Amino acid sequence: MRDIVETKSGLSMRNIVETKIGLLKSNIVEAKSMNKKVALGNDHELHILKDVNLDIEEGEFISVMGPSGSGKSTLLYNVSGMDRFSSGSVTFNGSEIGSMKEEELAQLRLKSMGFIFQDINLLKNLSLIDNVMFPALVSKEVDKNVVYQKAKRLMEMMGIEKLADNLITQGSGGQLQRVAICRALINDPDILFGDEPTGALDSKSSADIMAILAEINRQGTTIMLVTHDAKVAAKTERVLFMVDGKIVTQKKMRKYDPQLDDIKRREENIMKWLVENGF
Ligand SMILES: Nc1ncnc2c1ncn2[C@@H]1O[C@H](COP(=O)(O)OP(=O)(O)OP(=O)(O)O)[C@@H](O)[C@H]1O
Repeated sequence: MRDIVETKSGLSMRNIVETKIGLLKSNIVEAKSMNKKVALGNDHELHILKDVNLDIEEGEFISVMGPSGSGKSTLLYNVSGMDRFSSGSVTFNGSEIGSMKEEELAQLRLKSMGFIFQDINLLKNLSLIDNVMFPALVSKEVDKNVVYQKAKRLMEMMGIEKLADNLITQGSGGQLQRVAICRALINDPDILFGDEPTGALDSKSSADIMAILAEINRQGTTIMLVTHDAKVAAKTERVLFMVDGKIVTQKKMRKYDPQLDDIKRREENIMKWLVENGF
């Protein structure tokens, strides 16, 4: 059902009422007819995303799967304002990001979004805790000591507090990805975007990182991940399947609960579904 009354923030009265009474949550991201084309020279262009529609509900944990080159990363970069889509609309918490100037978009990404990547991208001249603090210190109004205490708390939560003063050369891949998660959470984002965040990790570290992400999601942060790994997707609650620039189908599951759910079974179900969809 479409919303009827729009408020200044872009949230409808219907959405607000439903959020308050806990029946329905509002959408944090709404992409409508989004296209991404890139010029290849010689008057050729590549049409990467084709009329994509996607709503991401507040608190959801979504994964994106599909063959290599199907547009998964491009989708993530375009709904998160890391890249500019060519046509269509993407709103973030009700605000259209397509019409935002670079500076406004940069502030939105900094304050409301967290990012984690396969290439962990920590700054090599800073200690690990300084890396975690960095996105908060970009804003000059913050109290450095408050940020330091918060970074320490986050590192404690991830079990890496002892590494706070280390450099990146003194941490394993799994430990450094935990640092990157702390960095992504330092500004209390509404949503965490991950492009293959476990792609370079061994299976034990990957499972640990996914347990951390599932817990962060249970505590309320919306998460969207691109992954090739059904084990990773098994910990999410909605899997989008992309082919040739389109979301062709999706699988909804209940939110993963380590006490109740058999992760092996969820993974097998996803594998079966992928095979049914020709993957
Ligand atoms: N800026 C660009 N210029 C030219 N081609 C691009 C650009 N960005 C993406 N592509 C192409 O668009 C297609 C989709 O890329 P994308 O990285 O989104 O796919 P993917 O599904 O994430 O792939 P993978 O699983 O291999 O990471 C690929 O063919 C890629 O080479």
